Amino acid sequence: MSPPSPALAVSGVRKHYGDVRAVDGVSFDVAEGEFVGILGPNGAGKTTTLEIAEGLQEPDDGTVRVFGTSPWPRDPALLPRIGVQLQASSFFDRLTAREQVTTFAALYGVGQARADEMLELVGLADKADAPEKKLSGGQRQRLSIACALVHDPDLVFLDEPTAALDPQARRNLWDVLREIKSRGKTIVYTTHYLDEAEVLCDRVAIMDHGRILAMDAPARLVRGLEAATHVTLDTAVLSLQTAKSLPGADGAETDGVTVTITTRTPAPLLAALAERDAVAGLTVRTATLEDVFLHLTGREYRA
Ligand SMILES: Nc1ncnc2c1ncn2[C@@H]1O[C@H](COP(=O)(O)OP(=O)(O)OP(=O)(O)O)[C@@H](O)[C@H]1O
Repeated sequence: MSPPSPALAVSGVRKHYGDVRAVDGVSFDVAEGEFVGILGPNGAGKTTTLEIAEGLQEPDDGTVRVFGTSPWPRDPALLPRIGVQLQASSFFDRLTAREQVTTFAALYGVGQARADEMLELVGLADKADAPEKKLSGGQRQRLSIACALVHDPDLVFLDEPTAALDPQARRNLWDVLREIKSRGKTIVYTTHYLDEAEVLCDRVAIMDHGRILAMDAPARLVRGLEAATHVTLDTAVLSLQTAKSLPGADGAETDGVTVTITTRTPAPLLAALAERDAVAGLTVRTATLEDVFLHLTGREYRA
């Protein structure tokens, strides 16, 4: 049996702006139901890639297929199947939150009940009658997601939906994104936040200078580094001397308050610590996507 065709297939896409190679030969597939993040620093080419996939821009080279169809030139048959939230959302003037979503719903021939359901989904039911201008940044982001979802698209594109939000608003949006995924939608989103993508995405594409440097499940990318794990304990629980002698310990150092043990084989080390009843207050730090970025580019990650 042949594998199901992907929701999105991007192949050899390039886009130049004058001398700037914004997208420089990008290829990836997104399966139906997958949540994929495109990550990278400012100017990496994330938005341009997304806009080409959405059919908002024509690539200089390469092909895109959304559910098997080219999104460029605009295909009216495809539009109901995709939802797009742009980085800079624009709303209709002077409308309340509910009126904004209702207007988008009407454009797609969708009823009021669905518009209200979307406000509920993004946690804005209690702000339904507030003018859009009076919403906070996070609430406005959620409103634009409600508008992008109102016609029940199968594939949702979100460009930095969590940018410029405070930590609590970001967490609230994570719940919204998880809910969208649990409804079986395919999500492709861009973000600067590697930690966020690590917890939300099935797979991430790490972009830099217009190219995808790696694409895989976050855990697999991190595991591929074979980076050391750092186990930290209070010096009152364990001395530096003892720490160095434990099975699995590759090395240890202390700052006077804590002892940090470096290990590439955490299992025997953790077992030895448990045997000594030395696990109280223990913290374990493994590699993250930031370490993957450093490994791929030779640079520290700066969003
Ligand atoms: N319309 C445009 N005209 C000229 N250059 C552009 C245009 N849009 C983007 N660029 C340039 O193309 C490169 C990629 O930009 P793009 O917006 O795709 O990156 P990004 O990863 O989305 O960045 P950010 O995270 O800051 O949004 C950058 O160097 C940018 O300055």
